[in-house]
Amino acid sequence: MGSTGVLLLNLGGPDGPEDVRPFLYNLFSDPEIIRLPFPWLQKPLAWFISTSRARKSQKNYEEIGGGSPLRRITEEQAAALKTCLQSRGVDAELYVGMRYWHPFTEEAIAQIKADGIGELVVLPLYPQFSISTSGSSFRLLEALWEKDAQLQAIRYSLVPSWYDAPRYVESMVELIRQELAHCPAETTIFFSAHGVPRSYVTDAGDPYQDEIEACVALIMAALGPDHPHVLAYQSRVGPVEWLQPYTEDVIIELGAAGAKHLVVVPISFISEHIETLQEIDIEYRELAEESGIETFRRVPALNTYPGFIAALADLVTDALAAPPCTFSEVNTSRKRVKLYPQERWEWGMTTAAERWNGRLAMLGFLALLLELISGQGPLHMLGWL
Ligand SMILES: C=CC1=C(C)c2cc3[nH]c(cc4nc(cc5[nH]c(cc1n2)c(C)c5CCC(=O)O)C(CCC(=O)O)=C4C)c(C)c3C=C
Ligand SMILES: [Fe+2]
Repeated sequence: MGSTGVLLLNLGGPDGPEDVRPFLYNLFSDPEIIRLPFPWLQKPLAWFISTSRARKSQKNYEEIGGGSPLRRITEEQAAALKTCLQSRGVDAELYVGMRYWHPFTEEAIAQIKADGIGELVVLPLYPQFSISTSGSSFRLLEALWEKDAQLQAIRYSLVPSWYDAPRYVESMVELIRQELAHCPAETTIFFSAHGVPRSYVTDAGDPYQDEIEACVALIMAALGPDHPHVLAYQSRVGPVEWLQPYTEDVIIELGAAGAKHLVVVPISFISEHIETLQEIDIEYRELAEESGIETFRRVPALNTYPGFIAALADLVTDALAAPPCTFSEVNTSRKRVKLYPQERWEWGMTTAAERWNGRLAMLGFLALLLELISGQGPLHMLGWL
């Protein structure tokens, strides 16, 4: 057997303003992010949305220095985890594989092959599983594995989710307590999770909402029952319904009900990035002030918090000691989860139906183009633009 590797998976983010549009294009090209019945439409729609959203996104990134800190923080986490594993007698190479920007997962896999890794732990940096995050990265890896004999020879193990890992929960509790120490006794703990479209949970069986709720319950059980707390979902994109309640609505409602002090806990992120630094710290803070909230504090993301790095090290050592968790096992244990929605539509289709798919896609694409040029149309009305 060759040496041991740990592959950390994350979403990735633009390094500078010029990366924003291509980053968004990669993100919206992913069928696990926008689920369309017609695969033909995916790339034209990704082009259209990334082009029309780029300016607004660039402006948001400008407010946090022009780019995402996600790569730097993830690389710092990798270095800290390597040291922590070494201190436990585990000598492992660390790799970072981003889904939509550099260093891409494909680049990490090429390095893993070049280094002759024989045993690999695949650890997504998302505590809770979602089709749109860990699921999407697993899907990409599975496709790489299917066509590569060298990868198939690696003894790999996936860590699907770890929202209940004891040292992760403990670390969250410690950071929340540190923040509460600066607040009045009647402060509300406001858990803000990244949202997903509601249909992911109701139709596609995404366990994300259950895992978020279980995670919040574990943290609150450790913190004690005395603190009022709420859970809401942020970062909605597009016209469809997402998981409710929405963070912005709950801030307004709490303000109207007379709440004065909030501590926001970003619950689905373990690193600082645009949705903590810009959306919570700038947009939601402004909204809170307008809603009459006097104290608005945020619990920092875990980043390289030592207890959190120890939690990641526990996950790696546990995965190395246990029987491997493979792609097929993740799919079996989550068999209600529809990771490949588009293949459902392709499967068993006749040639005529395929031809109609193509024609409709072309029509849709032309309509999008027309709307982009004219500045008018249904997407403007729905608020996509
Ligand atoms: C449009 C659908 C999206 C879904 C579904 C989604 C799920 C999801 N995302 C994260 C974590 C991150 N998202 C990030 C950026 C980002 N995400 C979307 C859209 C969806 N996310 C967009 C359009 C963007 C770009 C930023 C913007 O324009 O608003 C990032 C990277 C942030 C950075 O610093 O660059 C992370 C991380 C989770 C956890 C999640 C579902 C559980
Ligand atoms: Fe996102």
